[in-house]
Amino acid sequence: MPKVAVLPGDGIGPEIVAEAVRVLRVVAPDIELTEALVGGAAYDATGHPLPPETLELCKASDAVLLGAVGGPKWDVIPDPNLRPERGALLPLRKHLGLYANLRPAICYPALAAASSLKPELLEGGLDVLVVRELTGGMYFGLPKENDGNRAVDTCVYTKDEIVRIAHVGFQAAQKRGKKLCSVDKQNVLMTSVLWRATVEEVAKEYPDVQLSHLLVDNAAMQLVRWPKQFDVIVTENLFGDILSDQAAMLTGSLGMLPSASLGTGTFGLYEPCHGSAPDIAGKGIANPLATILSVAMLLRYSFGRETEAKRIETAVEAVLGAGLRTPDIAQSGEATVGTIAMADAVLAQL
Ligand SMILES: NC(=O)c1ccc[n+]([C@@H]2O[C@H](COP(=O)([O-])OP(=O)(O)OC[C@H]3O[C@@H](n4cnc5c(N)ncnc54)[C@H](O)[C@@H]3O)[C@@H](O)[C@H]2O)c1
Ligand SMILES: CC(C)[C@H](C(=O)O)[C@@H](O)C(=O)O
Ligand SMILES: [Mg+2]
Repeated sequence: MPKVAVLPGDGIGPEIVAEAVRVLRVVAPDIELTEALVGGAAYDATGHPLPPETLELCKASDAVLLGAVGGPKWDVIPDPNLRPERGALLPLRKHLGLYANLRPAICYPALAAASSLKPELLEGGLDVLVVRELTGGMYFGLPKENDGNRAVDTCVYTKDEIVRIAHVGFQAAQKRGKKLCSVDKQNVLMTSVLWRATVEEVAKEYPDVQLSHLLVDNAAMQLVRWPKQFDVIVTENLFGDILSDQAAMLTGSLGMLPSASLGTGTFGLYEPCHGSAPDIAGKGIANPLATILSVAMLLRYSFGRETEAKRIETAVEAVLGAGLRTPDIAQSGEATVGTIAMADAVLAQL
């Protein structure tokens, strides 16, 4: 029986995951779901944000569905390595070998008004895929220290790490618009010099893909100026984190952006790109669509179940077309629905 580990986490995590689970149960009732603690919730219950049982459950599953971790309550844990982000999320990604993070920024036509872009920049829709390297760079490089007077983070990339994520970027581009933009900071960073040279080398294997390079500051600007110039963007861990939140606002809301974190096999971790949203947690108004769309990615990438994945995406599009809006995607004066009602509407479509 296919198995998925469900890790709701903190803040709005449990609210949105509960709705995504309802969708998953309807679309793929044969998948066995097992819930476990992660993040601040796990720290409170066990003293560690990633209890060994949770990691074991993930390793024994075919995929993981995660909500979000962290929040002000746990930002003050004295040992930074026991905070939810550093103590749970990053080790999960690293231990599970999930180096390729796919973050599709799609602006559904019905949400054009919610996008931060002028309508003329959205004509014909928007579909940009950010491929973010997820287990290297500044997040993991050592030394990493802070003695109260001087703090150090280290950015490290090996050629192998760049080669494998470059292949993911090129192969994604081959299946889409055949354009890959690699984003770096090669005018300053040595890791970026290696990044650019390596991507150029890998490009020789993909003559059908048009490769371009942008420095990250320019890329951030271009993403807002004229996002349709992009098809697939491949970039390192920290730049990908920032650019994907920025790309989210082109789609209407951070609450719309799903993600898949993949390694070499079919195992994957699926989560919305957003965090635990402490400012709206407990209010029942979080947008569940990023997590529901992450379930579609889970079915597609870990189980090869394209039909079910498409069913979910079509249902989401229909619900948006019918005018349902959580507050984050509503225009002023527009009626809004809460988290559960939005998911109810998706289920009704299904
Ligand atoms: N993958 C993760 O678990 C993850 C990702 C990002 C941030 N975080 C953590 O989450 C905490 C809060 O971080 P933050 O506030 O900087 O970022 P955030 O992504 O949680 O929230 C940013 C803004 O977007 C809004 N938002 C986010 N998701 C939404 C949704 N589904 N529906 C409606 N609005 C939504 C929030 O209300 C907030 O105003 C921090 O502890 C951070 O480390 C975790
Ligand atoms: C919470 C944080 C560690 C995480 C990251 O930076 O990767 C988040 O911002 C994300 O985008 O998944
Ligand atoms: Mg982020």
